[in-house]
Amino acid sequence: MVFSVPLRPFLKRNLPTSVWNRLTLTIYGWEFHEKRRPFLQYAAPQGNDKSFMLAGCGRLELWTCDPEVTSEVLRRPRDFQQHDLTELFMGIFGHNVLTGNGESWARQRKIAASVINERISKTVFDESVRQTRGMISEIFVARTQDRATSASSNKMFDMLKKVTIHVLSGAGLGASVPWRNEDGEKPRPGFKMTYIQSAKVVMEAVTGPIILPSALLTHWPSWVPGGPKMKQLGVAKLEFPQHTNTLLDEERRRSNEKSASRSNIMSQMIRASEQDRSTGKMLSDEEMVGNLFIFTAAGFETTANTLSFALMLLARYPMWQDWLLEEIDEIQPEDAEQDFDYTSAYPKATRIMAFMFETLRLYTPINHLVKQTHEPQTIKTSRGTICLPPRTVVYMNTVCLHLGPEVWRGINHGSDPDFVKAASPKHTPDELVFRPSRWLNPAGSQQPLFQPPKGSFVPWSMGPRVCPGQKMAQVEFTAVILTLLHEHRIDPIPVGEESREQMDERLEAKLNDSMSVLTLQMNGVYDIGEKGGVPIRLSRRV
Ligand code: HEM
Repeated sequence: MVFSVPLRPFLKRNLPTSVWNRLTLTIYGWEFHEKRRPFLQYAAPQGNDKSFMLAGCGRLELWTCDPEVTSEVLRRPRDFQQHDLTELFMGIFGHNVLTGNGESWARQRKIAASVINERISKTVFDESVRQTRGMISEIFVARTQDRATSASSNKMFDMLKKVTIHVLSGAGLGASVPWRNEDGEKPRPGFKMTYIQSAKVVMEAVTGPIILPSALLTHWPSWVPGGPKMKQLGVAKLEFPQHTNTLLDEERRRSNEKSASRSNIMSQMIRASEQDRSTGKMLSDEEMVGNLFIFTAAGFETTANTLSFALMLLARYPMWQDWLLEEIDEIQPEDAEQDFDYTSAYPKATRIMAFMFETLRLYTPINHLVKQTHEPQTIKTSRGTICLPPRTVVYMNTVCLHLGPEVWRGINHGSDPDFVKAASPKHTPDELVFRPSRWLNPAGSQQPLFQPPKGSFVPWSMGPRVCPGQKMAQVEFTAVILTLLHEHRIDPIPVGEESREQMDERLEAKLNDSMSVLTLQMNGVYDIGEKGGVPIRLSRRV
């Protein structure tokens, strides 16, 4: 599973197409590359272009992009449980709501779901504005030559990751970090890394070497390629839970002292868990650390990569940026010197929400939702009944669910801005086109935003196990985009004599050159050196 992913380009180049077309289905993350091709090629001739079974050397797999099957499976978490691998990778620091099933999950979910409330949303919004302002000032300070009007950086994608981890730290653990201070901040006595440093290293390794024992990682030979990184991971794996425990002790002390009530995920979790003490359903210490880890792990790459795709899309589609700017100029805070305010700005940001949904539709971070059966199960749909034996793995392909022409083609054209007709590629089916206005219902509708049929838009999953961080991600996305575009435009920088058309082709290729690791991410935009990557210009709007 791990080694086949980097081998993908080599295998694709060297295998006969007919062999590759089938083999690719066994390589992790095929969904984004193949889109609907396997369903049309293998499933449609058998009378159902939405589901097929894959029988290999391992367990039987049902692959589906049928909204009816998806909503039925996700409605029944007791029949379709978390995959064993979820526990292996995500339970590394303790049992938690993502890895749990049955009663254990229900008990943890009750607490986890209650912690992301309106008070947290306000904290998330304010923290996101603060961190994005820090990011903008770093870009402008770094480039002095034309600092009054514009500045550019090829590190904006890394900076968005930094925004996300800082927001998770501030709003999640109450450990607010100033934007610039991180590099100068010293680890606490007895630690080699700060909380943020250890969190970042752990989160970036969460799908791979994190499962190796810390002792092995810290003694990894330095001369082996990647050795220093493995050693660093070993330290981070040891220190991350220790940091979390220290922060937890501090938060508990503060809540015992009954000082000013704080609104972060950790404080709310302690409070919610304490309320369940009398019923014996409170979280154990191990579960508390496990859940704090999972809130960071589940919220980090998903949100950061969504913001990165959004940034690239803003650079690629200047006219959609203008469309967003029209709304942002209307949301302006009353006093131009003031920051945006959550209560008044967030509900008005309908176009930003449409932009986020369209980004998630085409570049959904989690390319499949996976569940497994323990008992025989049947799924009844209007297409017929699917019978599954025990130990079948069900993969719900979110990439294809988000491209179903019967749901997505041609909706809400009435809300399109004028440029859409002129700019739309003639031969591309509408469901493949980036068109945020498809989400805007006609003026006067009961719901301003399009409500897709059940099971057809599931970036956050759905049903009882729907992502509890959905609102938090929406609030953060809105705050970051509002702050970025309030006073600035975003533009790509041409390479050499590149025309706008050539530049668009380059950006389009970058968007398509994405790979599903834990979540979908663009290759070659993070951790690049001083040159390379995709430099982006921020220009002050006049
Ligand atoms: C754009 C951002 C996000 C996306 C696309 C996303 C997506 C998802 C998806 C698809 C699941 C279901 C996984 C499964 O069933 O295996 C999930 C679960 C979860 N997410 Fe998110 N997520 C996002 C942000 C967040 C944030 C910000 C947090 C918290 C700070 C968070 C916390 C969780 C937790 C705790 C679960 C487990 C819920 C359970 O199993 O009951 N997520 N997320």
